[in-house]
Amino acid sequence: MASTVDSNFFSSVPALHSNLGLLSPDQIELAKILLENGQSHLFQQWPELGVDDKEKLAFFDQIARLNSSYPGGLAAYIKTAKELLADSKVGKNPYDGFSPSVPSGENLTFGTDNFIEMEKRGVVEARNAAFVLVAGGLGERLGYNGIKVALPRETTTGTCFLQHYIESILALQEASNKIDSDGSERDIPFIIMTSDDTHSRTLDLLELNSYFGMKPTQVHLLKQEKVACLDDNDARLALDPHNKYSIQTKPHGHGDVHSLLYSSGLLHKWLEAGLKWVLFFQDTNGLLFNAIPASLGVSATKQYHVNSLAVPRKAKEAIGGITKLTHVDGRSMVINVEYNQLDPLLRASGFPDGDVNCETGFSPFPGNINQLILELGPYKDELQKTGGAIKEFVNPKYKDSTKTAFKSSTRLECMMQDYPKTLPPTARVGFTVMDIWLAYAPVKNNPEDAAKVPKGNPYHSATSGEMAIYRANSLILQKAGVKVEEPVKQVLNGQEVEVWSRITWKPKWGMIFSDIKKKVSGNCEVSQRSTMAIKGRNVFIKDLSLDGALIVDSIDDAEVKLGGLIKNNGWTMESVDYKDTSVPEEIRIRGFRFNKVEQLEKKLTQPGKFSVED
Ligand SMILES: O=c1ccn([C@@H]2O[C@H](COP(=O)(O)OP(=O)(O)O[C@H]3OC[C@@H](O)[C@H](O)[C@H]3O)[C@@H](O)[C@H]2O)c(=O)[nH]1
Ligand SMILES: [Mg+2]
Repeated sequence: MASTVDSNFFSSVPALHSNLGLLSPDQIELAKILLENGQSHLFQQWPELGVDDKEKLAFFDQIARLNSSYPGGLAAYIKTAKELLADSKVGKNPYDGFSPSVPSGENLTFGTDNFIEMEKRGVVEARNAAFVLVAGGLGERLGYNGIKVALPRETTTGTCFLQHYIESILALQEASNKIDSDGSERDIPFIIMTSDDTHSRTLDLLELNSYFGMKPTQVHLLKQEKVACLDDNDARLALDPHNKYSIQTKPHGHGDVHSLLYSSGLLHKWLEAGLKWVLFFQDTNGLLFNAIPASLGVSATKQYHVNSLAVPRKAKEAIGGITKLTHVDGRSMVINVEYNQLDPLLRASGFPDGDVNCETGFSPFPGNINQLILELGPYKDELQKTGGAIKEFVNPKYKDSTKTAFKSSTRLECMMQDYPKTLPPTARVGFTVMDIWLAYAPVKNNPEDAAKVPKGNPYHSATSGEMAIYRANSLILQKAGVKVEEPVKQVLNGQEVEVWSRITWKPKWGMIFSDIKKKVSGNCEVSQRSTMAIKGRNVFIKDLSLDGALIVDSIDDAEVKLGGLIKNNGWTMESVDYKDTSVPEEIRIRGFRFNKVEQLEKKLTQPGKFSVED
C-alpha cells in the first residue's frame, strides 16, 4: 500500500492516485520517476481501480524493462533526450568548434611482405580475441523478410553469412592454437547481439544447424532492448496509438553492444582468461574475414587501443568517413563521421563543395566499414567509467520550420563506432585501410535502390555482395599464380557487375595468403565460365586446367590433389528478375541463379591420398 507521503506526491495526478493500491513498492518508485520527469500524461486516460488492472500492471512491467536496460535508467534517458532535442531545435551543430581534416593511418596492400607479416601476427593473436557480431538490425534498406545473417553469402555453395563467420572463427582458432606452444586449447568466444526483431530466428538458425560446428557454450546471444519513443521537444514518452498501456519503442542502434557487453560480465571473464582483443563486426560483409588477420596483426604491432577498419570511400557513399576532428581548444580525435553528417560538416568548415572525390577518384576521408578491434584491458577500464553508455544523437523529422512538432515519434540512437568519443587524448586510436575488393562488400540495398546508385559507386546489394566474393577469390588466386581468366560485364537486376569465375573455398582451406600459396602450385588456369568450390582442408591444386564446374569435399584426413584438364558443361548463370515472386526471395534479390548443367563432384570420406582428374 502507498504511504501517506506517496499519496501526497501523487495527488496531482488523480488517475494514477486512484490506482496506487494496485502497485507494488517498486512500481510506485517507477511511477515517481515518471512524474518527476514530466511524464504524467501517460496516466491521463487511466480508468479507476478495478478496470484494466492487468493492462496497468503490464504497463509497469514495460516501464521496469525500459528503466533497467538503459544506463542510468529512464530518468537519464529523458534528461538526455531533452538536451539533445533542445540542441536539435536550435540547429546546433554536433561538431561545433571542431574542424575536420584527413587523418593518417596504416595502409595495407594485399600480398605485400608487410601484409603477409601482419596476417601471420594476426593468426598468433587470434586465440586472444573474442568476436562480437552486431545483428539486431532489421535491414530496412534491404527489405528482406528473414534475418540477414541467414542469407547465402554466395549461392554456389549456399553457405549463409552466419555459417561463414563461424567457420572463419573456428579456422582462426585452430590455426592460432596450433602456433601457440603452451599446448592449451582455447575456444574463441563468439557473441551475437540480437534484438526482438532477430533474436529467436538467430537462435533457431544456430540450433537447427548444430551451431555450425561451434560449441554452443562458445556462443552467447545478447539481446538489445528497444528504447522509448518521444512525442515532443519536452521528451514526453509516446504511447502506442492502439494501446494506452504501452509505450511505443524503436531500436536504439548498434551502440548498445557496449553496455550489453559491460553488464553481461563477459569482459571480466575474458580478462581473467587472458584474452586481449575484442573484434566487432556487422551482419553482411562476406569479405570481412579476408581483412581480419592482417588488421589484428596491425593492432598488436601498433598497440592500438582502437583500430577501425577502413576502405577507400567514394563521395556520398553510404559509409561513414574517418575524420580527424580538431577542436578550437586544441584537443583532437580520430572518429567516424556518419555518412549523413559528413557533407554538412565539411560545408560548414571550409570545404564549400562538401563530400566530393579528390584527384584519386575517392573521397579523401577513408570509409569506415565498422569493423573495430579494441584492446580488452583499456576497453574494460573505459566501460567501468561510462557503464557502456555511448554518445547518443536524435534525428527528429519536424512537421514545419517552427520545429515544435514531429511528423512521427522519434527516439535517441547510438552507434558502436562512437565509442572513442569519450576516450582520453592518451588513448592510441588508429585505423587500417585495405583494398575494397578484399575487405568490404555489404548487402544493404534492395535491387531497386541499388540500380539507382550513382555510376561508379558500389551497389551494396545482394548481387554485388556475391560477385565481390568471386572477384576477391579470383584475384587472390591470381596473386598466388593461377591464371584466372578476366571477368565479363553483365547487368543483373539493373546493376552492371563484373562476373568472375565462381570460385569459393571453406575458411579452413585458406585463411591467410601464405597458406593459400602453399595449396597452389605449377601451371593452373581457370576459365571465366568455371565454378570451383573447395570444401575440404587438405586440397592441393597443381597443374590444373579447369573449364567447367568442379566441387570437392573431403575430410581432413584425406589429402586431395586437383590437376589435369577438367572440362565439362559446367554451371550457367540465368537472369532472374527481382520482381518474379515465383523465385525464392534470397535468389531473386541477386538477379541470377545457377543452372547446374554438369559438374565433376568429388566427395572423399576416407583417409588417404587422392588425385582428382577428369
Ligand atoms: O539497433 C541496431 C541497429 C543496427 N544493428 C546492426 O548494426 C549493423 C549496421 O547496421 P546498418 O546496416 O543499418 O548500418 P548503416 O549501413 O546505416 O551504417 C553502418 O555501416 C556502414 C558504416 O560506414 C557506418 O559508419 C555504420 O554506422 C548491422 O549488422 C545491424 O544488424 C544492430 O545490431 N542494432
Ligand atoms: Mg542503418
